[in-house]
Amino acid sequence: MGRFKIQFAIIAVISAIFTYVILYYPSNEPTIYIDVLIEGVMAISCLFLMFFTETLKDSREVYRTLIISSCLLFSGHYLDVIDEFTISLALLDALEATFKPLGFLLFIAGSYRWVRFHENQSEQLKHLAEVDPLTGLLNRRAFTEKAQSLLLQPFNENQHVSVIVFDIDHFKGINDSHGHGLGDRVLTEVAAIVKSTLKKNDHVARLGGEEFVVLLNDTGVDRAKEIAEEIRTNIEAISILHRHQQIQCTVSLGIVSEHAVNTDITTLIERADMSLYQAKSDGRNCWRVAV
Ligand SMILES: Nc1nc2c(ncn2[C@@H]2O[C@H](COP(=O)(O)OP(=O)(O)OP(=O)(O)O)[C@@H](O)[C@H]2O)c(=O)[nH]1
Repeated sequence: MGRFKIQFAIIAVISAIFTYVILYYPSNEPTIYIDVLIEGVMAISCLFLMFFTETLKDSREVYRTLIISSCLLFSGHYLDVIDEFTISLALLDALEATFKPLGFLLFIAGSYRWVRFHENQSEQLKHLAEVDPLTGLLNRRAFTEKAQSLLLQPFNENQHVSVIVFDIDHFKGINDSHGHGLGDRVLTEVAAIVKSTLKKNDHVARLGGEEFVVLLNDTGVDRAKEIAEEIRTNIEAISILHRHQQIQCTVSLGIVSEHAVNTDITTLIERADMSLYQAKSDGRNCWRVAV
C-alpha cells in the first residue's frame, strides 16, 4: 500500500507541474466544462485501473500489458482535460490521438490475456484435483464421479459393465528392499502398462497406495476376464533395472460384472475388492471373479 501512495504522489506531482506549465497558453475558445468533467472522470478511472493492475502480478505478461495500457489511457484523457484550457497545441493533439487508441487496444489485449490466464489456471487446478501426480491416472474421487455419471446413462437391459480392482503383490517388500524411489517407479510403470492395455473409453484410476481400479464400459464377464489376464501378464513382464538387478512385480485382481442398469460404482468396487482379497489368499498373481 505504501508503494501505491508513492506512485500516486509521483503521478500527481508530475501532472500538477505539467498543468501549471501548459496553462501559460490559455485557450481563446470557451471552455466546455462537461468535456472537462467527462475526460477528468476517464483520466481518474484509468489511474485507478493502473493501481488495480498492481494486483495482477501473478501473470507478468498481463500485468505489463495492462499497466502500459492504463498509463497511455490516463495520459490521453489527462491531455484532453488540459487541452480544454489551453490554445490548441499540435503536439498535445498528436499525443492524445496516439495514446487513447493505443491504450484502448492494449486494454482489450490485456483483458483477453487476463481471461485466458484465469481459464488456464482453473484448468490446472481442476487437473490437480482430479489426477494422481505420481502416475498421471485419475484419483479415487474423480474416478468415482466419472464412473457414477457414466452409469447414469441410459443402458439397454443386455448391456454389462465390469470393474477390475487390482493391487501389487508384496509391494511393501519392494519398498523395503529397494527404497520408495523404486516403489514409485514400479507404480508409474504399472499405471502406464494398464493404460496401454485398455481401450480409450475404459477408465483407470489409482484408488490409493498400490491399489488400482478399471471400469470397463459395455463389457461382460468373459471379456473382463480376458482383460484382467492381459493386465496380469503385461505387469508380470515388467522388468526394471535397478542397481544391476532386474526388479519384477505381480498383481492380484478382483473382477465384478453386472447389468449396467441399476448399479452403482461404490458397490461394484466393494464387490471387486472382495474378489481381490480372494485372489490374494489363493496365492496372489491371479484373478478371481465376484459371484
Ligand atoms: N513407493 C510408494 N509406496 C507406497 C505409496 N503408497 C503406499 N505405499 C506403500 O505400499 C505398501 C503397501 O503395503 P501393504 O498394504 O502391506 O501391501 P503389500 O505389501 O503389497 O502386501 P499384499 O497386498 O498383501 O501383497 C506400504 O508399504 C506403503 O508404504 C507410494 O505412493 N509410493
